[in-house]
Amino acid sequence: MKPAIEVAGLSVHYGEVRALDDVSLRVSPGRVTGLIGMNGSGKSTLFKSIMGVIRPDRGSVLVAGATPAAARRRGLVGYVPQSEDVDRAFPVSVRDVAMMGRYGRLGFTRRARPQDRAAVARALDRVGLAEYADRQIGQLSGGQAKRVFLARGIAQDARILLLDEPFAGVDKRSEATIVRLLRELAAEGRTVLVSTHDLHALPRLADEAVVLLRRVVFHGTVSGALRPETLAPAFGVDVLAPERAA
Ligand SMILES: Nc1ncnc2c1ncn2[C@@H]1O[C@H](COP(=O)(O)OP(=O)(O)OP(=O)(O)O)[C@@H](O)[C@H]1O
Repeated sequence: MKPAIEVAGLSVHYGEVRALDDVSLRVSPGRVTGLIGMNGSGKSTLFKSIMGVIRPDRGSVLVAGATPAAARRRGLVGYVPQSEDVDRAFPVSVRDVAMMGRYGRLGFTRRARPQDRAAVARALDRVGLAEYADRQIGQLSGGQAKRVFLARGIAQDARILLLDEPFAGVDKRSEATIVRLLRELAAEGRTVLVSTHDLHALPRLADEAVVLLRRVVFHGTVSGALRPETLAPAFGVDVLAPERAA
């Protein structure tokens, strides 16, 4: 099957810090792929490269066969950020945030049509937040806020969903809701790439796993990713110091 995301020889530096070094990766549709790696291993940088918001030093990224910027313009990729990346003081309702997923389909007036309202209502229902639609997002818990951003991706009807740490600060019930939903979205044929520190959730969540440490150190089965000989070098203390670019 043609990969939904194709990364080839990707290297990204921030000044002196080498965040990604010669990363090559093919992510398949219809599956949940878990992306694991310690803090600073380059997971967010990989997402930003797939979203086309940072420019690589070397290498290429294709998203549904298009450049990341073109795929984003066409609404093919939905991004669910870490909630720390989101200004929750911004005065918008839960419904407004989910409606942002429809912006690519609205004209410049951004006037929602009945089908947009219906898509937003369905998305909020799927994440279990229908009754919170009129709440300001600042009044939600961290776990609920995550689910609102997931609803935005679902309302967008994106073929490819990238989720950055969806379980951080989330209780077991929200985690179970998110896992079930991601599995449903993959079963619908979507591509779901999820970064997580939660290694315990991985077997329930993912069909396959990628272990990142500036480069791909493993890509295969979840059980293979969780083997001590895979995890030790990727999470070991001796690799905590940020590597300096050559
Ligand atoms: N804007 C930036 N400027 C300078 N260095 C950066 C910037 N963003 C990330 N880095 C560095 O690049 C490396 C990779 O960071 P990245 O955020 O991609 O890692 P991560 O795997 O997502 O980490 P975490 O698990 O903590 O979210 C780290 O060493 C980080 O300090």
